[in-house]
Amino acid sequence: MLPPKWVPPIPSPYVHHTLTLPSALPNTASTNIPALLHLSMVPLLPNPLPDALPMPTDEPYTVRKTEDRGYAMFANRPIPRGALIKLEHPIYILPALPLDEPSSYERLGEGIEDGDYAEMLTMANCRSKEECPSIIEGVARTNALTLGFHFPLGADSDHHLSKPLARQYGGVFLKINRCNHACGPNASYKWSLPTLTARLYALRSIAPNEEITINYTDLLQPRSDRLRNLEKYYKFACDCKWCTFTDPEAQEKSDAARAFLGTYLNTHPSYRKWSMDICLPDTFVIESHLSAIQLIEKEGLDALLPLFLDEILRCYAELGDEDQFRVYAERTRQLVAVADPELATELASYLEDPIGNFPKWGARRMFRENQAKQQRRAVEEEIEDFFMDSLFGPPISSSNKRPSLANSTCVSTQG
Ligand SMILES: C[S@@+](CC[C@H](N)C(=O)[O-])C[C@H]1O[C@@H](n2cnc3c(N)ncnc32)[C@H](O)[C@@H]1O
Repeated sequence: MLPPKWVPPIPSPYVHHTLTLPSALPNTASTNIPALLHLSMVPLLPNPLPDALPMPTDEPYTVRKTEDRGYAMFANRPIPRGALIKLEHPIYILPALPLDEPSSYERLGEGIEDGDYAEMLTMANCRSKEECPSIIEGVARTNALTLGFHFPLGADSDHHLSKPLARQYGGVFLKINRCNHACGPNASYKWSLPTLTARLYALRSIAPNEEITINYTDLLQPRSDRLRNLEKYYKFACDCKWCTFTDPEAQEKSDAARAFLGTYLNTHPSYRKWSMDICLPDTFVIESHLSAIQLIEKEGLDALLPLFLDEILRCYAELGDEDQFRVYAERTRQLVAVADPELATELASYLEDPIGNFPKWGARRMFRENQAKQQRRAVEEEIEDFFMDSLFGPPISSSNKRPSLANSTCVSTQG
């Protein structure tokens, strides 16, 4: 009998790394972040690695245990919209794709520093032992925030990277992951690869003792779909105010508003088009966005605001309306300070000197003023023609130019 065919084991495409971030302060330890990465990602990592964050002091939040939703994060003072709430390194990084070898998760766990490991054990883990035998995987599948890595174009030829989810990685964060979910969250986060940090920031003003929440699912889905996904992936029934309307009509309206905003995101009139199309009314984009903003605010979907506020401020700039421009530019600048610092800097320069720094400042207003001048001139010319016709009769031929009204006195006196 032939011996059974020997199949060589497929080697894991992932490699264990320890990202050691040096301390910026003398006599303090460096920070180690264990990571399981595909080889193609190594060139994407910052080189040299950034400094470790210093120990945080006087933070605007407190994490405490609740009766019905495990630990949660609460504001311990007023937090203004757009403000940074927490800046944090992940305690481990791992691929979204499940690993063939469960021992890889354990090895990842071994790299976590002792104090962090103990705190990690208190984090929510909504996966059963059957689903995720490793606690490291269970905690990650309950908590991990998606970390964006931009793979180079050539990476497409890599067989592994062509698999669905192969480009997605997650990071587990001891504090930011204490944020529970709401369907109209008051906070969001932004991952920064160069600093290997996530920044949690306020989407709107947060009052002292208010819970700080983020979003775990697509908020433009109707309530029933949101509830289904949250139950399936995070094992809880959302009881936020957008999921618990007592009036069924209010629930329908909320679902309809979210569906409308989903469509509006892809079809809304845009500042760019408006800026090129002088036939569109001057307030076309502004009025349309202002009605969408009312819905956004009602549904607590503040993460959508900067896109529309930014277009409104640009419209006001082209209309040369400095007061309104300042209102919208300042609001947008605050909102994007953490999420989009480049835009915040651009807006700060416009706010410093709108007329000098905004490239098309007042362009539409000037066009309208010229247009009005030309129209007035045309009307004047028409009146002039009418007046001249009544004095001299219509011109006989095109070459026979009628004297203009400007020298009509002269003509009449000669006559
Ligand atoms: C990322 S963790 C959030 C922090 C968690 N509460 C803890 O104790 O560490 C996600 C888990 O928190 C709980 N959770 C999050 N949002 C919730 C909500 N709105 N209502 C009830 N439980 C929630 C669920 O158990 C979920 O699986």
